[in-house]
Amino acid sequence: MKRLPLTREQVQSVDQRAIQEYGMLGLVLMENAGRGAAEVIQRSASSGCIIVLCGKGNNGGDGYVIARHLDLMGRDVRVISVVPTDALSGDAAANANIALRADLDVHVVENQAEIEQLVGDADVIVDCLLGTGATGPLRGLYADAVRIANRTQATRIAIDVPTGIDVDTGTADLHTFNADLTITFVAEKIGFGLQQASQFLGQIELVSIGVPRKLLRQHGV
Ligand SMILES: NC(=O)C1=CN([C@@H]2O[C@H](COP(=O)(O)OP(=O)(O)OC[C@H]3O[C@@H](n4cnc5c(N)ncnc54)[C@H](O)[C@@H]3O)[C@@H](O)[C@H]2O)[C@@H](O)CC1
Ligand SMILES: [K+]
Repeated sequence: MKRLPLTREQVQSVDQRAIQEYGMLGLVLMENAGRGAAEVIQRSASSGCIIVLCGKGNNGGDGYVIARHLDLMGRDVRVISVVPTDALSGDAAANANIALRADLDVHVVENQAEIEQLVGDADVIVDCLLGTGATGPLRGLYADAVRIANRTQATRIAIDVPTGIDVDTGTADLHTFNADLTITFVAEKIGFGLQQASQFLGQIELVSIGVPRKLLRQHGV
């Protein structure tokens, strides 16, 4: 079923209303998002070493869920965080802590050389650096991580939105994750059809985060 695209404000409103009005837990939404994305990754890139690049927000939180589920599927997974894990908060911090306690292969990087070394000859790179909360040009190691990922021969998979794309205007940052596949949650974002965005999205797959159909309908989805 084709769904109408959403703005940043609308997609944030779906998440907030699911939590505040329907009593769903943010952790459950993140689990649904991450597990659904891991299943698509397993189907689309069924072999080889997977790198998950994680940022500070909930898009990064999705990355830790994805890594846990891919590990359960028997995949070789390595997480690279461009921020110290104690800088995370809320649901993202909870999932980072689960990954750390579970001894998943998590590396916090401090410079570009460390990213280059850890990315190595990865077969698949999953972009969980920034999602709908991104603002302004990519800063610091976020830009380095995207640049390094784009130089590899790996299959590149963006989660929710390729890092560097503005979900409302569709404009692309100087460093934008060049995805072969974008796994997006709830509905496509309005910017996907505008400006330069389309050349960075690759194929698009929608994943449900389990919010009720009634709530989706109220947002025209
Ligand atoms: N309950 C929810 O809200 C859910 C959110 N989900 C995920 O959460 C994402 C949205 O999470 P957030 O709102 O935390 O946003 P992001 O994960 O996009 O992160 C925003 C944070 O990144 C940093 N940042 C912003 N712009 C930057 C830039 N240009 N350069 C460097 N750092 C920058 C800031 O610290 C900001 O707080 C969605 O895209 C989706 O992947 C899913 O887990 C489903 C449920
Ligand atoms: K992303």
